[in-house]
Amino acid sequence: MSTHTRFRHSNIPWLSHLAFLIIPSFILQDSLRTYLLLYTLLIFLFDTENLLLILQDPSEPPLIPHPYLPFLGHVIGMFHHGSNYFSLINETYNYPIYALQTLGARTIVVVSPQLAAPIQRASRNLSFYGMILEVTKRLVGLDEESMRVVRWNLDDELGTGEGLMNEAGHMVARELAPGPNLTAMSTAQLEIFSEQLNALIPSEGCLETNLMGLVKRLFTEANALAIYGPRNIFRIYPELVDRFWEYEAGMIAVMADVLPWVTARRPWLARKAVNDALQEYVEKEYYRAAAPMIQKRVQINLKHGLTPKMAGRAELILLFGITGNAVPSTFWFLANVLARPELLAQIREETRQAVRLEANTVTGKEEKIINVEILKTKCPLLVSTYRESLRMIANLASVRLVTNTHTITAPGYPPILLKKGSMIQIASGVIHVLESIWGPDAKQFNPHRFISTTTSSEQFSSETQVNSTAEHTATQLPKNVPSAAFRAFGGGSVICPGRHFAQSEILGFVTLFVHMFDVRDKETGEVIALPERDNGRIPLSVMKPAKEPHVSIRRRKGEGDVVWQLEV
Ligand code: HEM
Repeated sequence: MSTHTRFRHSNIPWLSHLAFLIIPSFILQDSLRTYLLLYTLLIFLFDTENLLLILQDPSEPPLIPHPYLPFLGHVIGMFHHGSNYFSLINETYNYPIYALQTLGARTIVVVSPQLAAPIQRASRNLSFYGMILEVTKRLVGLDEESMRVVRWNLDDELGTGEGLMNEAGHMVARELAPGPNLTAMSTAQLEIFSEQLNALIPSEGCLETNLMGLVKRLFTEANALAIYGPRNIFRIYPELVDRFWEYEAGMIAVMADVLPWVTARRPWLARKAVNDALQEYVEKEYYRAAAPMIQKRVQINLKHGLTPKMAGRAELILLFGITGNAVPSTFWFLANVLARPELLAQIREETRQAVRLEANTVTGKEEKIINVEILKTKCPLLVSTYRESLRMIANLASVRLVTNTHTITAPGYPPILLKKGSMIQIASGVIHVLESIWGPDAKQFNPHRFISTTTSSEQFSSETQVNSTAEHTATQLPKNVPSAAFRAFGGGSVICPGRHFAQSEILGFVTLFVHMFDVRDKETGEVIALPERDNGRIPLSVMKPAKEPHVSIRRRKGEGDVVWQLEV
């Protein structure tokens, strides 16, 4: 369609604008004329986004003008509706890719997995770090000097692989890839979970608690001990566990950076307390007793010129990476199982094959040992429920910055032009419930969705080594679902390097929990109700519950004296 035709067919009321422009010239009274001209200008301003739509290159993603508030309308919409905003837009327009105009920039929203695939692929023109660096800086409070170090050769534009981000990123990916260091971290983590849960409730006792709060505490303490070592900040200052999560709950307000010490005082003080302890952790070299990944990370940061204070703060990012998504993911996985008695019974039954009975040679007591490798390879319902839980709650918008104008191509689509300076968001929350991809029950929780007799290996091939001889196997993706459609761990050039660790710890924890305990709603004594998702909040990447269930937890009958262990 030519620009002229688009002008004529646009939603802009050209005739009335023209009339309003001409009428003032017939009016003699100066003040009324000025008033009418201003009025016309103002009215016209409301059509600027429609005008931008007309002036677009036809191969650009179509701009969706805000119906009544240009430049600000979509920003307000995102804040007001949180992660639900893209779903609301999608319900009206159902475009595979579109653009929203915001104050200083244009946001391109991708809701087609076929288009997400070429966008998330590594490219010199599409930068991940260019987009998140400012967020990272505000998240942990890095100073300008450190940011200069961080920005140097950020996207390996020199092609030398040098620079802090390249070196640290590759090292973390290597340490978290399957191998002896990952096994050591997972072994430590699972041993700590066993100790924590064995000590949680005496055989005849009952623990009344907030389920999310419990998962937060157990994971934060266990992750910190397994990865950051015996001198981690939460061991030395146990009160920091609550402060860490207090910051997490209020970090958006701190990152808005409008006098945060006044407007977001509690989370701002909480971050200060955590950062001070992390600074001490680096200054006193407590990291030397941590897992090799942390030792190397701190040393790389110091080597590139970060001060101990800033190297401490940099660890706050990784703490979020390690616990920020794993905690809510574990909570939802647990809640999905506990709220469905039939599924709970099936999972207990299926995972019994991973439990081995042994008498402890020292105490003579009976021990039950759960092998996590067996959970991963021989318990398809467990693995499928885990992945389905992630599908339902992972809402990350994978971001990229267009650093040079770039054209993408994908089967079934004409070439799409992405203009320099645009920000891209791949809307996982929308993609995860597309009926065209996942089938008519896309919005429902189906714990069997990831069970198949065949396997697809595209995206997470090394995450689970499925047993191909079993009748049913857990599959990475249901049949005909493209790999870029399951986005819980991101994808392409930025895929979560911690996904192997996360799978072991979460499958192990949930299996141990359901074998050891019976969980009831604290008020009613009945099966817990599955909470609603809090769609109004913008999450790190995983949705939070609108209300955190309060539960009473008891040892299962006949299991009171048994000591449980988890092994890799
Ligand atoms: C179920 C739990 C988890 C989920 C859903 C998850 C999800 C993600 C996602 C979506 C990203 C990509 C971010 C983006 O594209 O913006 C990411 C990055 C990352 N994750 Fe995870 N993650 C989980 C657990 C973990 C764990 C346990 C660790 C560490 C042990 C970890 C370490 C990291 C790191 C270091 C990055 C940054 C990668 C980079 O900058 O290239 N994650 N995670």
